[in-house]
Amino acid sequence: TRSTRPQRLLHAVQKNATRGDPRSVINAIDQFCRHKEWAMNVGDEKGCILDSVVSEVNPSTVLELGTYCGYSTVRIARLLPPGAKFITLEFNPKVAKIARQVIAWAGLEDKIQLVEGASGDLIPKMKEQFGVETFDLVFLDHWKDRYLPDTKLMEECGLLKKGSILLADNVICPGTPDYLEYIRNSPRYKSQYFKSHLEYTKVEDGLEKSVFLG
Ligand SMILES: Cc1ncnc2c1ncn2[C@@H]1O[C@H](/C=C/CNC(=O)c2cc(-c3ccc(F)cc3)cc(O)c2O)[C@@H](O)[C@H]1O
Ligand SMILES: [Mg+2]
Repeated sequence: TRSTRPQRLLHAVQKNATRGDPRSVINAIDQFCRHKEWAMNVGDEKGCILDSVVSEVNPSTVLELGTYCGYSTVRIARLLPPGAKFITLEFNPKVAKIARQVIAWAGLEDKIQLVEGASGDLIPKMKEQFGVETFDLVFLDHWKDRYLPDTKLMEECGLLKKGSILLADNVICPGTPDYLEYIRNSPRYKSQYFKSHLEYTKVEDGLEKSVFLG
């Protein structure tokens, strides 16, 4: 039977990237998606904005919603200080298996905790099961209709503290209108839009960075 897109992406990493070199893993995925087969990674252009936010926040605790093949997971983990706690959630076991191999190829498996399951089920368990108090940075990149409910869930579970940063991918394409409306009008957040393009295309997209004000 025909391979899946995540499997083909993994093979491109194993063929073209150097083990233990996160930058080469990132480049191999970007090359593959730009020249061979598009895939829904945050990509190189928005990835640079992600990098700058991670470097600026220098987070001790990070949550990623929607691991997919682990591209943004590798981008984030390579910039984290030693001892940082990075949890990424993925509910598709087949995709999680690919992501684990991409992360291992980058040599970052010790910095990342990939947890299989739905964010709505796992977020309420963060404190008791994963020993997390609050998250300094949350990267939202999963199903677009889950951004808003999961943000409200994180608030309810006390996982955000004054200064916590939410960074959301795809707020224009595919778009997350209910999330944008909420986060831009809520007195509890200060938001900033970073205009960019949909990964590997000229279509407009962007990242929304929001600071939780407590
Ligand atoms: C509640 C829950 N819990 C746990 N894992 C969850 C989860 N919800 C989803 N996941 C996981 O995360 C990934 C899904 C990512 C969804 N991302 C997109 O749909 C996406 C789409 C485009 C796109 C743009 C223009 C087009 F024409 C076509 C596609 C671009 C993007 O950047 C995207 O992120 C996927 O691995 C899924 O299993
Ligand atoms: Mg995305």
